Amino acid sequence: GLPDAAFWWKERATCCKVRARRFGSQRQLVVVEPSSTAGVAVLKLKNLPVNSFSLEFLTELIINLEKLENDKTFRGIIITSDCPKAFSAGVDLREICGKNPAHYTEYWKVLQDLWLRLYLSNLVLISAINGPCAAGGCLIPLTSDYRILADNPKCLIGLNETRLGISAPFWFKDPLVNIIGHRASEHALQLGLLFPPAEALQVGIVDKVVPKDQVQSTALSVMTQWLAIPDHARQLTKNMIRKPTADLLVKHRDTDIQNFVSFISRDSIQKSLQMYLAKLKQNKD
Ligand SMILES: CC/C=C\C/C=C\C/C=C\CCC/C=C/C(=O)SCCNC(=O)CCNC(=O)[C@H](O)C(C)(C)COP(=O)(O)OP(=O)(O)OC[C@H]1O[C@@H](n2cnc3c(N)ncnc32)[C@H](O)[C@@H]1OP(=O)(O)O
Repeated sequence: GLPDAAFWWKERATCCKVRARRFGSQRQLVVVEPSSTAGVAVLKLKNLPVNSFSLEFLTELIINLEKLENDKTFRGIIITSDCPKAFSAGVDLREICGKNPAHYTEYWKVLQDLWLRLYLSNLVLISAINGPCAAGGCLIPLTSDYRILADNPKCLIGLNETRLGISAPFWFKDPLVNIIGHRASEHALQLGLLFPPAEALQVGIVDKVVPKDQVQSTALSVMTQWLAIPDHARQLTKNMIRKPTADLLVKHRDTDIQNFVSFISRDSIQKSLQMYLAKLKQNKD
């Protein structure tokens, strides 16, 4: 029969630890701190300058999430950024530009791992989005249980892949559809919309917009409401609601990797990504 997500996760967690040993980095790209509320950890993304998803960062993130998931003292995680410029700029374009198919395969598998780890987490996940959040960066908020965005015009959020000449994979699209609905997703995805805070709230891609200096405290008070519900009841309900969406990725993982690798290896796609990266480097503040 079809292996379930838990089976996949066990196998992939081992790969992650092996990869982490390979990086052997001195830099700490993810910082986990206990919060003032018992049972709640604050996980800070710290891959300067913009928390783009390098393979190393993804690996460290997954290992930290796995540790928290297995530590019975924790019931919830607030995920936020420790980089002043961004919550996350999404996929690190240097990982999907100018590399070989083996690299693209490994990279995509790890991104899928992160999605499954977050989407099927038994913990309450709250995203405290204190900076811009683009494309793959939305993977964290979209798999969280609740999203709080800083009220700042720079804090744009959305799946802008089409603007890079690429398409968001179905497992980015599915949670978006589950959150904001079919028509709004069709619009947002095709146009690659990045929503400023008021519009983000209106379309429902975030649940709350608050001044930047209140993002963390609001996340803690929302967390308290969620933790008032007995874990077992909440977890069963979360799993019931999310399993059909998660099973689609578990079932189609290999095909999705093949599609990604052949798509990203095309010369035309490589050209548009390189142009986008060059444009980013020109448009500096
Ligand atoms: C038919 C289909 C079949 C199959 C489909 C299967 C799969 C689909 C195929 C592909 C799917 C790929 C999915 C990809 C998802 C992504 O996430 S792509 C990345 C999208 N991200 C963005 O568009 C955000 C880009 N960044 C910004 O807009 C800004 O940097 C910022 C708003 C986050 C911050 O702005 P500033 O404060 O002005 O800072 P800078 O712009 O100067 O950035 C600092 C530094 O960082 C570099 N950088 C920024 N983002 C990235 C990135 N994503 N990757 C790599 N590097 C990045 C930027 O160039 C600067 O570098 P330096 O110039 O300082 O060296």
